Amino acid sequence: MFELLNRIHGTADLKALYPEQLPQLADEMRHYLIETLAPIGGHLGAGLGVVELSIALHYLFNSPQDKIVWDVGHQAYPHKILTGRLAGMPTIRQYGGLCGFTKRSESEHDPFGAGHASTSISAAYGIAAGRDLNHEGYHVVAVIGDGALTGGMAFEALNHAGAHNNRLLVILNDNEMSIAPNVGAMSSYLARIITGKPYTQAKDTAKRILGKLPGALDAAKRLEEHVKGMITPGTLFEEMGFRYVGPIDGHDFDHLLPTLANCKELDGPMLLHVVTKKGLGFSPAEEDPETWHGLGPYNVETGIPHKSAGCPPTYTQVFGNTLADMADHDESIVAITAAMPAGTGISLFAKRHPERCFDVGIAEQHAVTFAGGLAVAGKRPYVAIYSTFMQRGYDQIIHDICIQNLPVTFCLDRAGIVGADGATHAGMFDIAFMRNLPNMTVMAPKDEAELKKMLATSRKINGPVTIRYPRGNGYGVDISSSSVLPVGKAEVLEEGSDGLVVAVGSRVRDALSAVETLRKEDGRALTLLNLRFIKPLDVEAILSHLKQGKQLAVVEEGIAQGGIGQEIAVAALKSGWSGPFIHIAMPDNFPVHGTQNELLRDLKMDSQGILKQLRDH
Ligand SMILES: Cc1ncc(C[n+]2csc(CCOP(=O)(O)OP(=O)(O)O)c2C)c(N)n1
Ligand SMILES: CC(=O)[C@@H](O)[C@H](O)COP(=O)(O)O
Ligand SMILES: [Mg+2]
Repeated sequence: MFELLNRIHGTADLKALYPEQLPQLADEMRHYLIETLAPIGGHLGAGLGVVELSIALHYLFNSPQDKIVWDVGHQAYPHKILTGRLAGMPTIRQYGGLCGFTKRSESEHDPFGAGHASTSISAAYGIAAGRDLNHEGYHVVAVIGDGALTGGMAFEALNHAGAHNNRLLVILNDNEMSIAPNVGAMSSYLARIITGKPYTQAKDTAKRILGKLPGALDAAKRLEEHVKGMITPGTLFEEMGFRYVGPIDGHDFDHLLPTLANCKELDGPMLLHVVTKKGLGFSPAEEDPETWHGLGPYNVETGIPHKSAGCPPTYTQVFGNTLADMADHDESIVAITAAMPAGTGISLFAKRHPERCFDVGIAEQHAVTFAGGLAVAGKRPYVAIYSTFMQRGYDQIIHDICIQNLPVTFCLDRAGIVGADGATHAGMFDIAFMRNLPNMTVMAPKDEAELKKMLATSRKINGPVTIRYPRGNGYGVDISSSSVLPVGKAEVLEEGSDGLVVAVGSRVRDALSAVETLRKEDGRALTLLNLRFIKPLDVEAILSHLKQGKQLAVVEEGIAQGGIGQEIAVAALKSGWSGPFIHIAMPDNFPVHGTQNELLRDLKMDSQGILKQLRDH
C-alpha cells in the first residue's frame, strides 16, 4: 500500500524518484498520516495541507546543508517522514517518542526548533545573515502559515530582512486558517490577492507554459524568465523589500516544482505565496479544520474523534461557561483570545457576546496592551491565554498593566505540565513571573468549583489579576456556587501537629491524598493548606501552622526557581523556624513530552511521588 513511502529512509531516496512519481508519494503519505495518527492523535490537519509543499522542498533543496525552518512545527510531520523519521512516526508526541514539533536535538534536518508561532522568519533570516558573514552559499527557507503571520515577530522580521539583500526564501503557506478561521486585515488582504487578478494571471501563466513542457524539472530551467514574470509588483511584500511570487497552488507539483526551482536562482529576500487546504485528503478535516487541527485518537472509518464518556467538565469549559455567565449580568466584561477561541473556552463567550469578544490573532503582546486600553475605557477585560504563550506578553504585563494598576484579569489555561506538546508548551514559569509583579494578585484553584469562585473574586479586585489552572478535566465537584473568596486567605484542608504541607492549585488533590495516606498508614498528622492565593501570600496562616523542628513542604506545579516555595521558605526562616524543608516543584530543566500523568510521575509530583518525598525527608 505504501509502495513509494516505504522506500523513503531519507531525502536521497526522495530525490531518486521521478517527478511523475511525486503525486503518488503524496497520496501515500496522506493515507499514512491519517492511519498512523488515528490511535494516538496529534496535529493532523496542518500536515495534510503541506504534503506536496514538503515533498517539493526536499526534492529541490538539499537539507541539511540547506536549512528549512518550519514555523510552529506542528505541520512538520511530512518533513519528518521525508528526513528519515518514518519509523518513529507512530511514537510522535508520546513518552520517549518523536517530538510533535521540530527539534534541533532530534534531527540535523531541523535547523531551528519551534512550538510557539511566528519565529521562523527571524530565525531563518538570522541563519541567512550568519551564512553570508561566513561566506557560505546554502539556501535558507522559512515556511510560515497565514496564522503565524499575524504575530508581531513575523512583521518585525519582514521589516528587518526586507531592508537588506541576504538571499532568503519565505514561503507563506496560506490556508486561510489559524487554529480557528484566520483573522485580521492581513488575512483579508491575502484573500484579496488570491481572488484578485494577479492570482488568476499567475495561475494561467504557469499552466500555459507548463502545458507545453514534458517534465517539471526541465520546465524549471526554462521558466526562470516566466517566474520572474510572476513577481507581482505593488503587493505589500514588494513594498517591504521582498520579491513577491505567487500565489500558486500548493498542491500542484507542476506549479510548485518549477516555481521553487526558479526561486532558488534568484537573490535577495523573496516571498512565495502558496495556497493550500488544511486537512486535504481527509474529508472530516477538510470540512472542520478547527477540530482536526490537533486532537486525540479518532476513528478513520467514521471520521469521528473518540470521546471519553462521562468525564467531568474541563477547567477550560468551566472557565468559558462562567465568564459568559458573568458577562450576561455585567456589561463591562470583555474577553480577549489570541487565536485560540476553542482552546481557551472563549468560543462560548464569542457566541453569546460577539460584540464584546476579540480574537486578536497570534498576538499575545498586543492582546495584553489592547486589554489595558479597554480597561482605561472602563471595561473589565479577561485575557484568556495559555500559560506558555503568555510568556510573549511579559513586558506588556509589567509596563502596560501592572505599573498602571489596570483591572485586567489574565486567565492562564494549560498552567503546569501539559503533556504531549512537551517543553515548548509547558506552563511552568507563570508562578515565577507573575508573583513578583507589584499590584498583581495571583490565584490557583484546587478544583473547577474554586476556579468559578476565583473568577467571581477577580471581578471584585481593582487591579491586575492572574488565575492559573491546568490542562484537562476537573474532578466533577459541585460547581453551583459563585461565592467570592476572601482575598489573600488560604484554606485549611487537614490539621495536624507533625508538620505543614502548603499546596498550590493543581497539586492540592494529590497532596491531600498523600497527607491522608500518611495519617492512615504512618500515623503522621500533617496540616495541609490549600494556598489559593500565590499573591498576596497568606504568611499569617503559614506561620501559625508551622511547627518548630517539623517538616515544611511546598507543592507547586511550576519551576522551583522563583516558585512560591522559595518565598514560603524565606518567611519560615525569618520567623525563626528551623526544620526539614521540601520543595516539590519542577526542577531546573525542560520537561520531555508524554502524558501529563507520566510526566508528573517522573517528576515525583503525583500523589505517590509526593507521599514518597514527604516520607523520605
Ligand atoms: C505564540 C503562540 N501562540 C499560539 C499558538 C497556538 N497555535 C499553534 S498553531 C496555531 C495556528 C497556526 O496557524 P498557521 O500558521 O496558519 O498554520 P496552519 O495550522 O494553518 O498550517 C496557533 C494559534 C502558538 N503555537 N504560539
Ligand atoms: C500547535 C499548538 O501550539 C497548539 O495546537 C497546541 O498544541 C494546542 O494544545 P491543546 O491541545 O492543549 O489545546
Ligand atoms: Mg493557516
